[in-house]
Amino acid sequence: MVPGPVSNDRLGASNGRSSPKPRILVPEKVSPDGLALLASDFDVDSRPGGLSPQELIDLIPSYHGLIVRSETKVTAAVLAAGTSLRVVARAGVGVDNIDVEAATAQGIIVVNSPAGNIVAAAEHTVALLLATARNIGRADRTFKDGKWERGKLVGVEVGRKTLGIIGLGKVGMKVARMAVGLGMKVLAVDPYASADVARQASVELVPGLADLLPVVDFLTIHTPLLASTLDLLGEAEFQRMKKTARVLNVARGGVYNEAALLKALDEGWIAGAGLDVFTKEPPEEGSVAAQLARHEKVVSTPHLGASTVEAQENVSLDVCSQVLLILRGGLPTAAVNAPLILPEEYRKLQPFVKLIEKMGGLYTQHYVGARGGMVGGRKFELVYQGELAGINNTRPLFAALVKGLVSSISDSGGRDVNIVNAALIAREKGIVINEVHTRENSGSTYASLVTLRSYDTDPAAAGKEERGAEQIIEGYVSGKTVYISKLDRFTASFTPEGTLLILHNYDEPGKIGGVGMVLGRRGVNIEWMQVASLEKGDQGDKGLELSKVDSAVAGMEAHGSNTKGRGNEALMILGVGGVVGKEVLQDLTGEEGILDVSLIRL
Ligand SMILES: NC(=O)c1ccc[n+]([C@@H]2O[C@H](COP(=O)([O-])OP(=O)(O)OC[C@H]3O[C@@H](n4cnc5c(N)ncnc54)[C@H](O)[C@@H]3O)[C@@H](O)[C@H]2O)c1
Ligand SMILES: O=C(O)[C@H](O)COP(=O)(O)O
Repeated sequence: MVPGPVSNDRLGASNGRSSPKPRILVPEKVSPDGLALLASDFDVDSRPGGLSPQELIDLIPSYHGLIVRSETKVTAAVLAAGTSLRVVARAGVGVDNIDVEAATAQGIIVVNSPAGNIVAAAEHTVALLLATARNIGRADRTFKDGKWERGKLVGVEVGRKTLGIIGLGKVGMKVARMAVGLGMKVLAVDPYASADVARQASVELVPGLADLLPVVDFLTIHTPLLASTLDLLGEAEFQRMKKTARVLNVARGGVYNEAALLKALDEGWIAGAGLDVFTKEPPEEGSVAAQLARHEKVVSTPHLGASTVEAQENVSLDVCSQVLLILRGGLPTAAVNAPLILPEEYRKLQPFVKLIEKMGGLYTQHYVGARGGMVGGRKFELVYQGELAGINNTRPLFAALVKGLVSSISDSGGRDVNIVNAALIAREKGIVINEVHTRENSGSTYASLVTLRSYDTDPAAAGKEERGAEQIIEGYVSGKTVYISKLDRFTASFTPEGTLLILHNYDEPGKIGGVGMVLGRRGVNIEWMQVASLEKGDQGDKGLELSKVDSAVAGMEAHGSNTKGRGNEALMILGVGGVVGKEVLQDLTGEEGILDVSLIRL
C-alpha cells in the first residue's frame, strides 16, 4: 500500500519525455500555503478554473499526485487512466467525489484533512441559523432593490429556542457549543455519540428522529451523505415538525430529500431553510435544487462552508504535507484507505478480519439503524474461541470491529480505520471493546468461532459493570468464506455480503409468500433466502435453509411454511438485488406478523 519514492526516471518513461520533477495536478482552487511546500520537489500544475471529465482523463497519465476539493469527480475512469498516480489528496473532509474503492484496488492512497475546516463549517451553520431567523437574505435583496420593507421582515430570536442536531461529530459538536453560547437548548441524534461527551457540552442526546422533529425550532444536519443518510428527511419527517421550524444544511445535499423540502416550504409545513449544499452543484437550471436555492423562504449559499481563508490554509497545509510524505515514500497521517493488516499477517488473519468487519457492519445496521438504538456508550465483547484463541496479535481483529461498526455511519465508509488509530476512534465514539480468548469451543463444530456480544451498562448501577440487554452475533470462517452462525437468539448460516433484508417475524404460514409479493411488486429480486429459527432450548428447531430461490414464491412457501402458531418467532434473511428504498421497508413492516425489518448493506 505504501508506495516507494517516485523517481524521475519513472516519470520520464510515462511521459515519453524526460522531466526534471514528478508532477502534481491541482484542478481546483487550493490555497498556495500548502502548495508552496511542494514547489521545490515537484512540478505543481495548478488549474484553478477546473477541468472537464475528459480533460482530466487525458491529462492524468503523466501525474503522480492529484489534489482536489469537492468539484473534481475522481472516478474509476480517471484513476484507471492515472497509470503513474500514487496519491489523491482531498483538500477538505468529504471524499464522496472520489472512488476510494477503485483507488484502493489500484494501490493509490487517498488522503484528506479531517479537521482543517470544522470551525469554518460550524461558523457557516451559525451564520445560516441567524440569517434564516432574521430574514437577512430577503432583507438584503429587497433593500438593494430600493424597497424598505420592515413590516414584512420581522424575524424570530434564537435565544431560548431549541436546536436539533442530527450527527454530533466534529462539526455537529462545534455547532452545539456555539448554539449553547447563543442561549439555545440543544438536542441531538447520533447513534455513535457518547452521551457523556454530549452532556459535558450541555447537549441532550435523544434516541431518534421521532423524539427530535416535533420539538425543535431549528434543525441542522451534520452527517456524511451515505446510503443510510440519503433522504433521511422526507415528506413524513417534515410534516412532523413545527410550522415555525427552520432547517439548515451545511453537510451534503441529499440528506434532506430536496423535492420533499420544496413541498414542505411551499405547503407551509416548515417556515424556512438555510442551504449551503445541493444534490448537484451547481444546481441545474430548472431542477428542484435550483428552485430551492431561489426560494423566497430559503437563504442559500454556493457550498461556502469551508471557504474561509483560515480553513483553506489549514486543509491545504494538511494535505500537501501528506502528499510530500507519500511521494517521498513515507506514511500519511490521514489516509482514507489505509490497510488493516500488515503483509506478513495477511494469510493467517485476513479471513477473520473480513468476518469481524462484516459482523461490526451487521451489528450497526441491524441493531442500531433499524431499531433506533445507540452504539456510543455500549460495551462490546469480542470472544475468540478455538484455534483463533491462540493468536497473540489481535490488533487487526480489534481494528476490523471498529471499522465494521463505524462503516455505515462515516464519510469514509470506515476505510480510514487502521491498526494504529482504531483504539483512538473507538474511544472518541465511546465504544468499549473487551477481547476474550478461550480455547473452549462450547460444542461448536468450527475450528475457530468468533462471538460479538454487546450490552448496555446499566446506568442505574454506575460503575458496577452490570449488564443490560445483550445482543449477540456469532460467526466462523470456512475456507475463504465467512458465515454468520447466530444472530440474536436465532441460529443461522449465511454469508454476510451484498444487500440483505432481515425480517423478524412470527413463524407462521403465509409469511414468505407475503414478503415475496411485496418485493416482486417493488422490483426487488430475491437472490437467496434463509429462515433462521430460535436456538434449540429457546423455542423451535434449527433454521431451514433455502438457497438460491429466485422469485419462486410458491415454491418457497411450500418449503418454508411450518404450522407453528403465533408466539414462535423467526428471522427471514434475504439476499436481494435492485433498489431497496424506504417504501419497500414500509411495505414490509406493514405486513401481518412482521415485527421489524432491517436493511443491511455489507
Ligand atoms: N459545507 C461544507 O463546506 C462542509 C465543510 C465541512 C464538512 N462538511 C460535511 O459535513 C459533514 C460532517 O462532517 P464532520 O467532520 O463533522 O464528520 P464526522 O464524521 O466527524 O461526524 C459525522 C457524524 O454523523 C453521525 N452519523 C452518521 N450517520 C448518522 C445517522 N444516520 N443519524 C445520526 N447521526 C449520524 C456519525 O456518528 C458522526 O458522529 C460531512 O459530510 C462533511 O463532508 C461540509
Ligand atoms: O467536505 C468538505 O470538506 C467540504 O464540503 C468543503 O468542500 P470544498 O473544499 O469544495 O469547499
